[in-house]
Amino acid sequence: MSTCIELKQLQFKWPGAQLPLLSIPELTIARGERVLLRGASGSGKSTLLGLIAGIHTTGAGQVKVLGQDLAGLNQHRRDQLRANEIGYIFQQFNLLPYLSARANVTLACQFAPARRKRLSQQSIEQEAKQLLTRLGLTPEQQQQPSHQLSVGQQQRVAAARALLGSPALIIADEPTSALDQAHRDNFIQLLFEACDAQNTTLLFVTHDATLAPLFPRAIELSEINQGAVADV
Ligand SMILES: Nc1ncnc2c1ncn2[C@@H]1O[C@H](COP(=O)(O)OP(=O)(O)OP(=O)(O)O)[C@@H](O)[C@H]1O
Repeated sequence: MSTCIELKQLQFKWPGAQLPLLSIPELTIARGERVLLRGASGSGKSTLLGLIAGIHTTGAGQVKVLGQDLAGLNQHRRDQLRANEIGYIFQQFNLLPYLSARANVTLACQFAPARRKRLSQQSIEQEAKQLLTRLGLTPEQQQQPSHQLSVGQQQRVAAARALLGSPALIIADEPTSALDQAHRDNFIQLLFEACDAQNTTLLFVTHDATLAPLFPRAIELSEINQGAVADV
């Protein structure tokens, strides 16, 4: 089975900090896996995601994504890899409020030529429509400015934006923190189905331990990280 993420002897320290926040001897995630990464607030989950997404760079050690060692790529190449191969679902969704739901989704492929190319013969607009429909948004909701949608609907728009153009990896940073349990479980099921349809790897980060049973693999950050203990 090929590898999606491979960390080896990773060390990361924020400027000015005394100790490394992250010190991870090893972590491997295969392509197509659905992994929950759990950790307390402040334990370094978002920082780790930023390292995997090539937003931050490591002090030492290796971060390989889809076989590419990020340390060997300049910032432009890392940005390209992220745009083409990683769909990111943010905690606050980061939608543009006055754009329609569908326009928010299609924007994802604007700066990602490989994602655009992977779309079938249909237009980007058609693909966005299908994805949003699969995620449960009506055609009317798809045309509404995103700020007029409920939190649960906005979250589905953010998921569709991450999924459009079949990136190899979806990184989801606490995307369910604003939802009740029924909506949360339903959203995770929809996300699984969408990832399965595209053979996309899912790395889902949360502080909520009750989500672990929903995932085939759950990792506790404190068990793989020998860095500084969270200040909570
Ligand atoms: N840009 C930054 N500069 C300096 N320190 C930072 C920066 N971003 C985060 N940190 C510090 O790194 C530590 C971990 O933060 P991080 O956001 O990675 O944790 P987290 O596990 O994602 O937390 P939460 O669950 O609350 O979102 C915190 O102590 C935080 O203050």
